[in-house]
Amino acid sequence: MYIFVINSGSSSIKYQLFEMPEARVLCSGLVERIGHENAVLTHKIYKGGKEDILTSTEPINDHGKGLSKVEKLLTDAQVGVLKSLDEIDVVGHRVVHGGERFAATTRITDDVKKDIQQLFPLAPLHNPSNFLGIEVAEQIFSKASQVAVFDTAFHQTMPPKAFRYAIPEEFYSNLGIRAYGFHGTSHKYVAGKAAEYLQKPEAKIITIHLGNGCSMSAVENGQCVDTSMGLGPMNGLIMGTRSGDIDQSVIFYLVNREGYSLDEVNTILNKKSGMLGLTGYNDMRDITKAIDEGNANAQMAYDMYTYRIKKYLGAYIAALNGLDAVVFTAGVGENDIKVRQMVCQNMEYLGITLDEEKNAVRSKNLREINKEGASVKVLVVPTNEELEIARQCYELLAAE
Ligand SMILES: Nc1ncnc2c1ncn2[C@@H]1O[C@H](COP(=O)(O)OP(=O)(O)O)[C@@H](O)[C@H]1O
Ligand SMILES: CC(=O)OP(=O)(O)O
Ligand SMILES: [Mg+2]
Repeated sequence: MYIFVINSGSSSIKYQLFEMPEARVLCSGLVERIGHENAVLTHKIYKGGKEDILTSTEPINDHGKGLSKVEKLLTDAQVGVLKSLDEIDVVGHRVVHGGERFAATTRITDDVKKDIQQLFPLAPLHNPSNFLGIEVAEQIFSKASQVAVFDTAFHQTMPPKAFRYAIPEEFYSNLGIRAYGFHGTSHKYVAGKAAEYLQKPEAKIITIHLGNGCSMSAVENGQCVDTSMGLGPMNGLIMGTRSGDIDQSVIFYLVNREGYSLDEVNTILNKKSGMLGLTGYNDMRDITKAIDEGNANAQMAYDMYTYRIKKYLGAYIAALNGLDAVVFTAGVGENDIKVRQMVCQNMEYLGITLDEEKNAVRSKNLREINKEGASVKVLVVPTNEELEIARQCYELLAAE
């Protein structure tokens, strides 16, 4: 079975083509800077253990144009990996917000699409482009089943004491206002890998996903018991451009006293805050460079970023009543040696230690970086949301 996975972002499309159930990757790629004159398409083909990379820079106006370029590459006479697009059985879509309706992977129908649209206000940076990806894929891959895998689904096991807000009851029962949590596909994947590594399915694990968006989850027995994001993917940890937790009074102050509109405040907190707002950079590599050049602001932002993670670690150890492993994952978590070091500093009393040499090793594999004999394992587990999506699609179709 061929499964094509699409992660459609606001200005990018990431994709991978899998042959399931062996999970062989035939090709993968990324269309970046959609809507710009110099959009970049990077396409990788895997054949006989080797990787070929094609790149092109050209204007790509919208997601439709982006996917039609990818479609041509898939069946190209020279570099194609398929004879016809009809060979693709399933297109698996990452959809960020699934509300309370979607606790599982779901076939996309008109009804499902309507619900995804209704959730636009709750995930304005994500659901609209996920939806666009679905509409475009339905046209291009018209023979395939379209399936949605929701970021929120994994967190639907949280108990009410974790997901409810202390606001009048009717806001939950009438409007569904509660914490949903995001990056669930990643948290599920890395928690599963860690439990497998520990050979302990019931393990108590804290997963720390640090990408552009950042979130943490407390997982026990493969189930999420708490997570740091809420109604939308905006609160909790400090992120690339999002503030994370903030006192609500800040919003009222800016609107009532300083005359900002609510839309402006929304844009500030979603797109102009986090590391970008503090330092002028949202990429951790630029921030590390600035720190090395003696930029005190960048150092303070880095301290804030790691301190916030530490606070959530403490909270989740308390929530789990113990801990078997801490897992770092995604762009920053997998690559930033110093972030891991600062998070784990002075945590020995909770069993969390770091072996500096192991922490400094760069690798694309799962690795253990705690000190020998420590009671808690500290692991770096590369995430693979696309593979997890392909697996879930495969399981859904196999069960039908
Ligand atoms: N070598 C590295 N060192 C530190 N940070 C890195 C490195 N490589 C990538 N990153 C960080 O990872 C982020 C992207 O992470 P990723 O998980 O790909 O995010 P997303 O899927 O949300 O786009 C970048 O913004 C950058 O800050
Ligand atoms: C939900 C979310 O924050 O996703 P991303 O990290 O891809 O922006
Ligand atoms: Mg991501």
